[in-house]
Amino acid sequence: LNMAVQAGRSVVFVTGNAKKLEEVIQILGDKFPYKLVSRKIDLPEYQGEPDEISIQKCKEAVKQVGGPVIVEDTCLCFRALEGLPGPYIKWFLDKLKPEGLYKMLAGFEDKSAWALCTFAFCPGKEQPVQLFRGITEGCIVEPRGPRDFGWDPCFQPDGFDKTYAEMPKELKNTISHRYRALTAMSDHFTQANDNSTPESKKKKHDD
Ligand SMILES: O=P(O)(O)OP(=O)(O)OP(=O)(O)OC[C@H]1O[C@@H](n2cnc3c(O)ncnc32)[C@H](O)[C@@H]1O
Ligand SMILES: [Mg+2]
Repeated sequence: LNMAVQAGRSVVFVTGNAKKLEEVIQILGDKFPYKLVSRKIDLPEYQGEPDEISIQKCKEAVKQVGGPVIVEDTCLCFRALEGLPGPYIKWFLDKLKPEGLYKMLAGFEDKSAWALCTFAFCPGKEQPVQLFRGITEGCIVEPRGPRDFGWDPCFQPDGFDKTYAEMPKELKNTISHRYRALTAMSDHFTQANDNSTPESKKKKHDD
């Protein structure tokens, strides 16, 4: 797999979501060892468990792009609802807006939730898909803050008194589900291509 993405080569990040792309670029900066090229394609919204959805999405992207690709899928999971809406959050948000997401939990004491981000990488057709996940725990609150990105106004990460929407971007981008998943992916590719690998470099960077 390390050979699949050689230094100087580019990987296509396929997404139809401009806000997602913006964050990925802000978070990665020059940390990622490969040139990231974006391609706006609206991939199908698959059903199932998050891992399976990400794998299917990535395989479809490979088919359309014909080379190394990265895709990302984001879930917002309510604990009181056993993890739903999860991968279906896009449709729930679309119809209910952040207010409605908050109201969905009116009958439950437990307002806790987690945001799950899964990046999927595949070097080419018939090649295995590799997943990198990031989770941020929090709770669903009455919407506060700007409305420019999805469910940000109703998600308040644990340890903060601000919703994702109320936070400066730079703060969200150091604690978010997306940041964590990207760190895992970036660490993987950085280490995989470091030939001088002393053991110390291989230690896990869990936070
Ligand atoms: O083309 P893709 O990459 O699939 O983009 P998408 O907008 O369809 O995104 P998803 O399928 O992953 O669905 C996730 C939904 O959650 C929203 N979303 C994703 N990341 C978010 C974040 O960090 N904060 C708020 N909303 C987010 C996003 O706008 C979608 O409505
Ligand atoms: Mg999508």
